[in-house]
Parts: sequence; structure tokens; C-alpha cells
Amino acid sequence: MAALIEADGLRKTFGAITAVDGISLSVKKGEVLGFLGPNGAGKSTTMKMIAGFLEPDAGTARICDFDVQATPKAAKTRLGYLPEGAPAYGDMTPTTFLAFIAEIRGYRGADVDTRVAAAIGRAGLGGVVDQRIETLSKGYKRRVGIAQAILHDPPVLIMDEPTDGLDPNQKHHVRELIREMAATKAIIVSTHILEEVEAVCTRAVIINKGRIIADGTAESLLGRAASHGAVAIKVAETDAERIANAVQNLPEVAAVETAGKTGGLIQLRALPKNGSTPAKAIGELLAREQLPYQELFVERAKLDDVFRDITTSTQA
Ligand SMILES: Nc1ncnc2c1ncn2[C@@H]1O[C@H](COP(=O)(O)OP(=O)(O)OP(=O)(O)O)[C@@H](O)[C@H]1O
Repeated sequence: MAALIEADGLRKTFGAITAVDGISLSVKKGEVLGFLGPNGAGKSTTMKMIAGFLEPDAGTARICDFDVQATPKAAKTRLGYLPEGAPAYGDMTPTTFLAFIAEIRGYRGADVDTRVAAAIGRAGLGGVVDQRIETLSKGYKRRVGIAQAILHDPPVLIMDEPTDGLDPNQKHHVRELIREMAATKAIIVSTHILEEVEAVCTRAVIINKGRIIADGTAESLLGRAASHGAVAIKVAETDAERIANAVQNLPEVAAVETAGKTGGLIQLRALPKNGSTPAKAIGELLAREQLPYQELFVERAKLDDVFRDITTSTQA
């Protein structure tokens, strides 16, 4: 299936700063791409170029096969874009603002009311529809932005930190909304919240200094952390050395370290060798050799660790 979002060799400099340095990516229908990177990595600049709101110095972006620079109208008809920050037109209410956007989008008469009502419902704006936007809380302003992005039910959504400023319930609501919409759309979501990637994204791209440094599912990125799949084994202090030596000899194990000591028990930690998963081999070894242990569990890395590992190791 053809990708609905395609970026090819995007590049943008601001004076001496190279904000985006050759980014290419594609997103298909059904995919929610999490766009991650440290502050200043170039996420917003990339998203603006893909959305056609900023002209690249080099490279192209296409929405549903329409080049965003050469055929902006056709591309923007198929796109919903949530920029960073709050919507403009603070003196309008959500209702008048969304009606205004609907008219810009070409809707007239009853269609305007239908579109506005649907967007208000989906974005959860019910209680504040007649309040001036500038008087709304940060979270509600964000929801107004989300409502304008989804108003015309576009096949492509590009959202710059959609949950920024929302409380935990609102975050949950927006993630549900993204999940609901995911099957029929291609979506890019930038975020600093790594649990959001695991909650809603089918794939994650990590950028640093304007370049892509990782691309894969959350699970495959987790596999890059040294601690992912490590096995913790709690054993009696008197058995620790014997068990550590036996486990250390397994081909799946890179090293065994002592992770803690309490009340005569030692927690050993077997680190996997080259992305292997040693849990099964360790379980079999302990059973075969009748080595006594109190507890055994497999550790799961956090996406935060992977993010820190790969963004700090690529710092120049
Ligand atoms: N209009 C501009 N003029 C000058 N420099 C800019 C402009 N827009 C972005 N930059 C610079 O480009 C780099 C990338 O910025 P960008 O906003 O794309 O990063 P980001 O990954 O979205 O960061 P954050 O997570 O902090 O929002 C930064 O160094 C930023 O200061």
C-alpha cells in the first residue's frame, strides 16, 4: 500500500543552525508514527515542512501523493495539522473559531454546523464552546487545536505534541481519540512522553540534530537497551558464587553482576549477549543443575533508557 505521508531528503537551515539535515520517512494508512527527539532536535521544523507551512531548503514532502509545495491546496485538503502552542484568534469562542475554519475548508450551511458539532464532541469541548479561547485553560486551548485539525476528517494527521499541557485524564482522552482514528488514517505525533509512544504509536522515529538516529517499533527500540531482557535471580548468599559462575558460562549471557543484597539474599543480574534472550536457558540450567533460587524475573528496559542512550551517544 502506498504511503500517505512521504518526506524525502528534507533540509532546513536558519542562519548558522541546521535544524533539519536530510530527513526521509514515510507513513502508511493505519500507522501512528511517534516522532521523538530532545529539545531542538528539529521535530517541529520537520513537521512544519511536511505540513507545507515552511518551505524546505531541499527535499520534498507529499501528502496522499500531492507535493505540499507544488500542489498545496490538494495536499492541505487531505491534511489536519496541529501546530505547537495555542490556536490564534483568542477572541473567538471554540464554536465561532471552528465554524470559521469549516468555512475556510469549503463547508457551507448545515454542513458547517454538522462538522463543528462532531469536532466539538470528539475533542471533548462540550463545556466551553461559548467561552473566549484566550480565557480557556492550556488543556482546553490544546483541544480546540485538535478539533480544528480533525474537523474535515482528513486521511492524514500531523500533531505537534497533542497532549502538551493536558491533565492525565485529558491525556488519556486524546490518546483514545488518536487510537480510534488510527485505523483509517496516517498519523504523525511528536511527543516528549515516551509512555505515549508505547500507548498509541505503531512505530517510533528518534531524531537528533536534524537527523534520524533510530526507526522501529517501540519493542524493537527497547531491544537496543543493554538492560532489555536481563534476568534477575534472587539466591541465598551461600549459593551466589556457584550460581553466578554457572550462569556466566551460558552462551546467551554477556555478564553476571550483583544487583543488591538483603537479609542473606543476593540479587544477581544476568545481562544478555548481543540482543539474545537468556531467560529460558537460565531457567533450564537452574532446573538441570538443581541450583536453588528464590525468585527469577525478566527485566524490561524503559524507552526512556533507550532514548537517553542513543541521543546522548550521538551528541557531537
Ligand atoms: N524560525 C526559526 N529561526 C531560527 N531558528 C529556528 C527557527 N525555528 C527553529 N529554529 C531552531 O532550529 C532547531 C530545531 O528546532 P525545532 O523547534 O524544530 O526543534 P524541536 O525538536 O521541535 O524542539 P522542542 O522539542 O524543544 O520543541 C533549534 O535549534 C531551533 O532553535
